[in-house]
Amino acid sequence: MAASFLFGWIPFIGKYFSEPETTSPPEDFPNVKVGIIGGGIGGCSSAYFLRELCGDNVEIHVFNDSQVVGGRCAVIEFQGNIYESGGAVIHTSNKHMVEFRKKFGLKEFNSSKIPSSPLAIYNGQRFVLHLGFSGILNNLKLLWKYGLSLFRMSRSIHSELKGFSNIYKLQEKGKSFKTVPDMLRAMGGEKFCNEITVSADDYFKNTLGWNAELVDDLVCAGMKCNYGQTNQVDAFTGFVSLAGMEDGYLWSVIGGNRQIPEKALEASKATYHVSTVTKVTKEDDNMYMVEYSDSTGTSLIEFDVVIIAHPLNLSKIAFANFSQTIFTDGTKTPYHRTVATWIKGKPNAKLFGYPKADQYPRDYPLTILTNDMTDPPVDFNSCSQDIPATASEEEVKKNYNKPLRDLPTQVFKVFSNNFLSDSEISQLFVSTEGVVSKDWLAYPQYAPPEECPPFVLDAEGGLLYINGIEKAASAMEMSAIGAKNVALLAKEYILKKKMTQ
Ligand SMILES: CC(C)=CCC/C(C)=C/CC/C(C)=C/CSC[C@H](N)C(=O)O
Repeated sequence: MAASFLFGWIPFIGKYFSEPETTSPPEDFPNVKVGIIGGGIGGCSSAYFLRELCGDNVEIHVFNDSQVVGGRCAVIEFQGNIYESGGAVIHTSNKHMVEFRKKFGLKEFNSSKIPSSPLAIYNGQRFVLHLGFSGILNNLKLLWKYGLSLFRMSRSIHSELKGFSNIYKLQEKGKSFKTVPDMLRAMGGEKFCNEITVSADDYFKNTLGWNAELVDDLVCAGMKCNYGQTNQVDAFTGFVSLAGMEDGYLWSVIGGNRQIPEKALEASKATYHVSTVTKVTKEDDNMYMVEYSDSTGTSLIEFDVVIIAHPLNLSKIAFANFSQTIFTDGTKTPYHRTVATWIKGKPNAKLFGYPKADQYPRDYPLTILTNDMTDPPVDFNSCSQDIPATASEEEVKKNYNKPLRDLPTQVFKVFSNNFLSDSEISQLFVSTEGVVSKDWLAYPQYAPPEECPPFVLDAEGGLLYINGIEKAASAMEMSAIGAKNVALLAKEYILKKKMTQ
């Protein structure tokens, strides 16, 4: 009896742990319930991966405080069009996002098919870099200004992306990680781990020896546009922000990136609750009781595993009866406020040193980025022509990729760290036909050395957390990687738990 109890598990263990991971789930997977708190890209993709890894015996519930799925993958309606209002771009190296798009039959907007259009970096007084329509001239200008450091930067980003791609092989083999540093170490060794402990400014200039001007202008401008912050973010986030410059191109989903979380949720066949989770209680039998409230009142559901897919320091979930304090993040890692403002109007060229406010030379920048400005007349991170999320490459080439002076009044997206006042808007634009804003707590406020909350929050292992990964770097793909990791952890935990029952 004892022998069969002890050794009877061997085929079972072998079946689940020694074979390489496949996408087809085991038919005899235990009947369990998993609750996912959060309906953004992390929550929806974890529901998708759970279904893929564990099969139909798992009952999945997703709790989201909005009817609208997608969280920070969102669009805004403005002047009869929709525009990406949250996570706007994805890199071709982002395997999960690329596979989602393909599996769900969504169309890609390939930004590399669009010829370059004028771009400038403004330092609060003048343009420190101004590129035009000609790709060849732009490259010569960049080379003249920043020298061979451009190649050094390109090599570093390439090697970083190569290391990063290791995560996909590991996840395919079923490898999971309990902490973010363990995951980073498996991707790129101690080097990746160290990158979350130092600022991008220090790392790029002093460790990698990049030209200081390149880091202060180009790298900083990209960072302000992508993360609303300067080069004081951690070096790993610095690399993620620069990924678009190497090995492929940036893309988005025609019709809006939010279709990815929507379709992932649909494919997961999860039950969707428009509700707010207020409490997670640990029960004596290692189950988790989730208390949530919606328009009908307060309800309870008991789960085998709970996945938190929402930044803990932005939620008010109470954790009761756990044997240890749950990492709730408190105010230690605040999220960075980013305000996106769409303005249909005519930019004020005078603000940028041109003689006439509404007369634009042929190479007037359709994208104005800023670096670490001192005493700027208007405090903004970027101001760029925005294109409806529904547009195809052909439409963009035909209707948008032209000198500003030859275009009808355009829609611009301005990123800033606070709401723009009327006076700031009228400094940036000589005339406006409409304004709308979206206020986000968009990504962590980075202040390395970063301490990333763990993927496993409790001692038993059934309370899992995705968003800790954002402290290393925040991007849609980072959430999808975190989501696959917690789905793998959940699968292991469920199988281990059922084995010991
Ligand atoms: C380590 C490196 C070089 C890259 C990792 C791959 C990766 C996660 C690339 C993402 C690149 C990207 C689309 C950056 C845009 S910034 C993120 C943005 N703020 C967002 O909201 O998604």
